[in-house]
Amino acid sequence: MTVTEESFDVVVIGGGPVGENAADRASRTGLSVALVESELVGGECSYWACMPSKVLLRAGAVRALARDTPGLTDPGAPDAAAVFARRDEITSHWDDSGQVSWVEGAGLTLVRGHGRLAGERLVEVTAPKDGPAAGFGAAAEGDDAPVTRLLRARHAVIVATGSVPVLPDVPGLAEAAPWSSREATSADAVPESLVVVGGGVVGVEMANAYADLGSQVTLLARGGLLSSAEPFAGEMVAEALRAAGVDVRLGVEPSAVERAGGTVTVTLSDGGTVTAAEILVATGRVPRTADLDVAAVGLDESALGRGGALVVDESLQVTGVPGGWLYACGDVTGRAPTTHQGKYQARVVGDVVAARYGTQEGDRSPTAGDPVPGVGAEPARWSRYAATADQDARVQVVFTQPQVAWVGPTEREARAAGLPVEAVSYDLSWVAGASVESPGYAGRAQVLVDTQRRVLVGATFVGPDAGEMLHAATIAVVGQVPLDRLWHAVPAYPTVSEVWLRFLESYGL
Ligand SMILES: Cc1cc2nc3c(=O)[nH]c(=O)nc-3n(C[C@H](O)[C@H](O)[C@H](O)COP(=O)(O)OP(=O)(O)OC[C@H]3O[C@@H](n4cnc5c(N)ncnc54)[C@H](O)[C@@H]3O)c2cc1C
Ligand SMILES: NC(=O)c1ccc[n+]([C@@H]2O[C@H](COP(=O)([O-])OP(=O)(O)OC[C@H]3O[C@@H](n4cnc5c(N)ncnc54)[C@H](O)[C@@H]3O)[C@@H](O)[C@H]2O)c1
Repeated sequence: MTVTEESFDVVVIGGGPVGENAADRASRTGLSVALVESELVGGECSYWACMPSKVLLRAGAVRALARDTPGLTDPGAPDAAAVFARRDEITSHWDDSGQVSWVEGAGLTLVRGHGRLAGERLVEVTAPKDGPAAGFGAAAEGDDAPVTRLLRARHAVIVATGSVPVLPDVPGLAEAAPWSSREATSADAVPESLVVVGGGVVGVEMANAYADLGSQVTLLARGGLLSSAEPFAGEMVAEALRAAGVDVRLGVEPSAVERAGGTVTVTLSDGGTVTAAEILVATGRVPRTADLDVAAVGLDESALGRGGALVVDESLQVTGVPGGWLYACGDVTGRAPTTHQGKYQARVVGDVVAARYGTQEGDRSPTAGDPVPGVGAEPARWSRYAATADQDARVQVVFTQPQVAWVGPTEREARAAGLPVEAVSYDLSWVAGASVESPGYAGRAQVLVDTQRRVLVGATFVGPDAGEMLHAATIAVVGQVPLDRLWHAVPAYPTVSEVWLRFLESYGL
């Protein structure tokens, strides 16, 4: 085994969307940054998650739009081969050279291989002797001698290793070799029938996509659908999936699974059975820390958060590590596991590191003068060095038909946090713009008003393209815009955004 040692100002472990952004921001004030990636630069999101899943949903969404528009005829079921071909383009055929060019263009040093924490400010990277991580599996099996590169960070190490899917402990499930989201997003054929386990975001999106593509889908949820959203959102998605032919079964979970020949049989907790050609397990993800050797920096299991998350403060500094040199962002923190929130964290942590240790001017924004918090000190809320929106204004869009989009807490979460909220709900089909879009338009929206401060703290939109309506609400929540000022934000006629006026009128303005 060959061992080499190099020094950088900053080492980032994990080259997904979050690690790339953290590395880029950290380098802005002249710091040298190494970015360690064991698989594909761009991470889960680019190749097996956000991007391919959205492409698999797109043709069905456009078909639904055509069917709902008088004057157009149903274009028919999507051509699955063409949809998969577009998916292959958007994933660059699982080739990361485009993203590698971006990394190099940004002045970062890409280090291929698996990174582990090896001590204070020290990262050990194991990689095949030649070539990229794609050959790493072969090397681990002994085809090639691994090379160990020791990367010494002069200032900081940022962990952005993402998350891995969870396989529930159900008899026969592992032996049945189920699909995870990776297989679901990279498949080349549509199974005749598919049973989806899990009523969360992956479950509903993939049930929708495969039903659109012609599979007979059964969706099993142990509670309702989309339990992290407002209850009416999950109910509307369940209704729409059923209308699209999906067999949605709520309040059940698998108790045994068996694959025999070309058929998977799932025995359910209510005693029933479901058979299908394929099974997709979408029962959540946990932070990827199991193969990071956190014990080497003094973090035992009790120091980790839910599912093994790296626990961070609001500046994304890992708590419990003396010296304040270890940071984390993205799914590995378990705070808000979406790409956009992870990239927001990346901007915060990158700016913290750049400001603490950099030497050059790299920031001309109006908030550049915010005081940099001392190591271990909590930053001021809403300063550029605090990921405040993770707590107060987290956003998510689920790309089903209808889409579900929300910012901030649900009503239940807000009340549990002691906020004095009143929910104002409105049927989107009553807005003039909705009737222009389609006579059968179905949608609902709700805002949460903090009745003491008279500002919005949350909002949920369910309907066609609801995701595109979300950002106005996010700005109102983050900006804590008083209702009396919001009254002057005039929505154009006839857009669906007129619901903003209806919210305020319904509240009594
Ligand atoms: C099916 C699906 C659809 C999704 N759709 C959306 C969506 O539409 N919108 C959205 O916002 N979010 C979506 N998400 C969530 C989103 O994919 C994640 O939140 C996002 O990828 C997190 O980014 P990350 O950089 O933290 O982790 P990842 O994208 O997982 O990247 C981590 C990277 O680190 C590398 N790595 C891990 N350990 C090591 C190590 N020890 N050494 C070196 N490299 C390592 C991995 O190879 C990987 O490249 C979806 C998720 C799934 C599963
Ligand atoms: N559009 C998006 O933003 C998007 C799309 C897909 C995924 N994601 C992210 O990816 C992550 C993973 O998504 P996910 O859907 O796998 O997780 P999730 O946490 O959203 O949902 C998991 C579901 O599985 C159920 N479940 C858990 N254990 C179970 C068991 N043993 N038996 C039966 N059901 C069980 C849960 O009740 C829940 O409904 C999420 O954090 C999500 O935010 C985001």
